[in-house]
Amino acid sequence: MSRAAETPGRAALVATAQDSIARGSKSFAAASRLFDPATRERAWLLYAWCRACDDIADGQILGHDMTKVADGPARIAAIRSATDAVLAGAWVGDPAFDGLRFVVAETGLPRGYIDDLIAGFALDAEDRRLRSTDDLLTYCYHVAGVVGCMMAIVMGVSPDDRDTLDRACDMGIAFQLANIARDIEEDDRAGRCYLPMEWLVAMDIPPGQHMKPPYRARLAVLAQRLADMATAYADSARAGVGRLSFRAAWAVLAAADIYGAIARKVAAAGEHGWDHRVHTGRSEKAGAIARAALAALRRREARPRPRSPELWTRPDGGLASDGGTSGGTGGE
Ligand SMILES: CC(C)=CCC/C(C)=C/CC/C(C)=C/COP(=O)(O)OP(=O)(O)O
Repeated sequence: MSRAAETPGRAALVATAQDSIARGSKSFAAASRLFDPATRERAWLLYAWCRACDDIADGQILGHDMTKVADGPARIAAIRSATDAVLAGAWVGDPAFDGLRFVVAETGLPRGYIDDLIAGFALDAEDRRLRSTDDLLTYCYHVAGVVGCMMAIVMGVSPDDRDTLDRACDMGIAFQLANIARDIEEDDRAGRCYLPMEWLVAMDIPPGQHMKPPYRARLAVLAQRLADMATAYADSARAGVGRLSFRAAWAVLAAADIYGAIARKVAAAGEHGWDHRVHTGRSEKAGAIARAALAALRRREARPRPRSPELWTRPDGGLASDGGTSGGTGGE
């Protein structure tokens, strides 16, 4: 990656980002089409940066064919270095990283969220096992809750609006819990397990054995636990969409319905939840988009309710760090 790369055209970066989301996540690609054009483009650019970081960290191509990488720390260092460069006002010649510079300049996205996400990739690279539910939620924050916060800022939520950002974080956590439930088998093949050790011990599943046939029924119980947690976090997040514009609420609610269906399907399939990779089909997505339109129209009707104190709460994230943006799309 060259530090002296030429100034890229924004439209070309957006086109590459659109391709990244279309190939990386059919669920988020479908939901993102519901945003107004400016928000949609920024969401795609943000997705492309997240996707590129995840691909670099995991040695994958657009989220597929994850392998166990031997040089994890070097990969994280490469992510940090390219990200630092664009935030310091350089172009690095990689559309995913250069695109982040536009997002930061146009939205004022606080640096702390970016660092928190990179710390999430570093957690993965360390390959440390999660012990408790708290460890699981901390991990979910770092790889997804923080993406929810960044998406909220892209949608125009103020970085100072802590309650709305907490709700956005809840949505990211709900998505990640669904993602973990769906990918238990795929992760196991790559030598990874995001089920907390305490959960496995409670179910009497020996370490590393959870995909073995004798434990499948117990694993299904844990998948249901993940799905129930995902529902609780998604419900909390839905209560925050009243503060979004109609189109932003529509996209968020559609994504919640589409991704929520994944967790429910894995849990409902019981021991067969991993026979095929669970997904939400085209007609189901269309149904989710229609339901989300109605729910978005009615988003301000429900009486606001406080966030449950029983839910895990994020650290200060973007507010704890420098709170500012060090990059810009202006001159070099
Ligand atoms: C537009 C945008 C930035 C959306 C992000 C939404 C969000 C808060 C995601 C949280 C992290 C998550 C579960 C990513 C899975 O993405 P993936 O690419 O692996 O998706 P897949 O599960 O559909 O393959």
